[in-house]
Amino acid sequence: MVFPIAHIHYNDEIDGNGKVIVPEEVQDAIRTLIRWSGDDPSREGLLDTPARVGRAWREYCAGYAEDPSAHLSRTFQEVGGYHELVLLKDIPFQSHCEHHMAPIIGKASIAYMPTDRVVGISKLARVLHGFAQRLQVQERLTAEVANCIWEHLKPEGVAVVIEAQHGCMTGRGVKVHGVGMVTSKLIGCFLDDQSSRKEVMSLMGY
Ligand SMILES: Nc1nc2c(ncn2[C@@H]2O[C@H](COP(=O)(O)OP(=O)(O)OP(=O)(O)O)[C@@H](O)[C@H]2O)c(=O)[nH]1
Ligand SMILES: [Zn+2]
Repeated sequence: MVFPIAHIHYNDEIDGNGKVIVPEEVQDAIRTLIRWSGDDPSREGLLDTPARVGRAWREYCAGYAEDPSAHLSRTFQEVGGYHELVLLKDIPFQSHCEHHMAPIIGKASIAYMPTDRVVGISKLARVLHGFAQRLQVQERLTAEVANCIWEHLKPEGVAVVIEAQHGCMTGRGVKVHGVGMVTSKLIGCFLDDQSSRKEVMSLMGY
């Protein structure tokens, strides 16, 4: 099921201003985190922060409220005799790592080799965002996007390459900047056929 406003979960209550009501226990947890970080959650500037953070996490994790495969249910048969690969290149996305809940910021290239049906091109980005807006590791995100397209579009092949930077490696821990992690998942003709693989990788810029 896909909800009209992506960051509003099915069961969320909405206040008079159209904002998601953040449950007290969630706000309490954020107050505890503020205290643990060394600040005072009762000071003026932080009073509304627990509710804001709660709503922000509803948005960051909006993917849990949707089934990304639903974006692939509407397909088109008539494509003017075009039977070559379709590539959506360098789609920006944001996710959060499941280890530190730190931002993962990157771009994804998604390609498929249609059989007789194609999908509206924006839907590939919607599938990506549906899986990205969850707590993730980059490897699983890459595989989930590719497998979803493979299972629901039934193309001859799917290729997904993701390049991203991990906030848990820049803002903390090892603190290395400008390092990109690259992951790829190739299925069908892009895995089996060397010339298809070469073509898609070169169109993606790899
Ligand atoms: N493979 C993979 N690792 C990730 C991803 N996001 C974060 N990590 C890594 O997950 C690991 C968690 O390692 P731990 O040793 O449990 O955590 P930590 O002590 O905070 O590790 P450091 O980041 O090295 O300080 C770290 O090496 C992160 O860099 C991801 O998408 N894929
Ligand atoms: Zn992390």
